[in-house]
Amino acid sequence: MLATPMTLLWASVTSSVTTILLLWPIFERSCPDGLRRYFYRYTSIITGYFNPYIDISFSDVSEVWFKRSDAYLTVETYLSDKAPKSAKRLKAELGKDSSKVVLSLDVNQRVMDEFRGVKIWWTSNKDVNTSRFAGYPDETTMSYMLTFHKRYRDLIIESYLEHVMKEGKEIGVRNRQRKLYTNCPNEKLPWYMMKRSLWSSIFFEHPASFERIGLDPETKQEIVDDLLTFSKSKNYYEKIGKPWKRGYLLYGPPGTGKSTMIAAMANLLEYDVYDLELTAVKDNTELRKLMIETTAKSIIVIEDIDCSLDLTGQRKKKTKKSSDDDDENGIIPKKDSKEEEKSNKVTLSGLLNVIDGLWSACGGERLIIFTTNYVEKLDPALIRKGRMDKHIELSYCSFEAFKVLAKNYLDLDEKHPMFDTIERLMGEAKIIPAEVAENLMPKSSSDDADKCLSKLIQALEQAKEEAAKKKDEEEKLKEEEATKKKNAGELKGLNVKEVAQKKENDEVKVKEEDQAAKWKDEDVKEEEEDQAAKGKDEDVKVE
Ligand SMILES: Nc1ncnc2c1ncn2[C@@H]1O[C@H](COP(=O)(O)OP(=O)(O)OP(=O)(O)O)[C@@H](O)[C@H]1O
Ligand SMILES: [Mg+2]
Repeated sequence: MLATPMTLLWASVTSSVTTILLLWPIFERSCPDGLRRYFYRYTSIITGYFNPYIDISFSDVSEVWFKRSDAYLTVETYLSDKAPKSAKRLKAELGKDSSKVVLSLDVNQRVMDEFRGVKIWWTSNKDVNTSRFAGYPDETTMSYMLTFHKRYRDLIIESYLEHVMKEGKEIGVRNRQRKLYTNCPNEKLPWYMMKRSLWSSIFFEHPASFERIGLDPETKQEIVDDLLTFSKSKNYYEKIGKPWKRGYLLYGPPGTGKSTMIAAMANLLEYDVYDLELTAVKDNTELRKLMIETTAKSIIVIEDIDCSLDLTGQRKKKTKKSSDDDDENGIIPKKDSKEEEKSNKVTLSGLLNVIDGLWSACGGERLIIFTTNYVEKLDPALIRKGRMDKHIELSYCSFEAFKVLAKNYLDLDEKHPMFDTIERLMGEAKIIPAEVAENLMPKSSSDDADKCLSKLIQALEQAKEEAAKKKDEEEKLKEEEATKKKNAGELKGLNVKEVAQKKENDEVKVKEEDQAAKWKDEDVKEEEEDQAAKGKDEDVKVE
């Protein structure tokens, strides 16, 4: 049989490949390092010339020690959504901020993705670099390799990469376990932690929800609508040129559900909570740093804002003189310079700046919430619309709010016979939701709905009595004050001479009264003595 040119070509290719495979280990071992590097470089250039595919590598090595690169982690999160659907070998880990098992691509595995009809491949690689120092372990780096046809270079670089980063971050936020952060004073941290985050955190696991909050249904619905509209308004805020943030002021007496509502808000929107303790913040600069470190999709809370700082004073930092002036006006207590230095340096203007100034724009999608028991104490600049966009008053328990709590605490769906009495009493007495909740909560297995409602009725009656007593006392006090004022007014109406005359008259009157009393005493005494003498004479006569 005659050999065709095709078979001849095939035979020569096979023999060349076999020869290369046989000689390769000898080349690897005997070739000097420099020459080998040259060889690799030029062969990759030559093969790259013919290879129509482009690779982009995402290594886990970052600029910061012990920290994996953000791009690598974002790709990993993005692939954790794709890989389980098609990869043959997966790696299971417990997510860093999550209680869920996260699946990712195992080493040397490949997964295909599609973007606008274009196919893209992701491969997971592990590279071991021999350590340059004897005795040190080899360095292992992980990377994801993105491969695509060079025809789609522009599409991948301009659009696909942005899509991966955006979606990866969104998946990360969705899968994360939400956290409750609090700021700790930096100087109290040990030296090796000084440069780390100013916030410390724990997992946020508050069970509050809007369904369980005792509040009038309309008010509740209004707040929920407001929050949901805000969370979907990214484009709208961009259009009107405002940072994507909203301020809420929650005010009302203690125990009316302000803190509970913040937890319900965080759960509704799936946001993290940053509980900012203003008294622990050193100065305005630290406040700004704290704000920069907060992430999007979060609620920044300052509880009891009226107690946190002296925010009722003027915005400017006070000089000695002006502070004296303020002291005279009773606005700010006077401090000596040392004390002033030690004291908190966060000023009202610093706070206004982070809420509403240029610094407020960092992050986006954030709620800033203030709570207070005394709204009237706050500087109007602090709570004006635009800073605190929505003011919510949480007040004493209404009957509608009570019904929500009764359903929540006692599973009372329908009207109970005792509800009428409770409704009447709630119209006559003020009671905070916290107290209602406390009375409705069964304390032992024998506490049924009737018993709990009776306790509540008792509490309401007591509150009513106390309110009546207080009212009486207040009226009495008012009357006394009115009499005092009247007397003072009478005195004021007279001129100096008349006042002197009145005083003299009063004194004369007092003297006359004293004299009259004295005379009366003397008359009585005389009468008694006469009587005694008369008695004695009669005795003598009888004898
Ligand atoms: N409106 C409400 N609905 C349901 N539970 C409530 C409500 N108000 C208060 N509570 C209950 O009372 C307790 C205290 O409420 P919360 O801490 O939210 O009050 P607050 O207004 O923040 O008080 P403070 O002003 O003292 O901080 C909570 O445990 C909560 O269960
Ligand atoms: Mg509170």
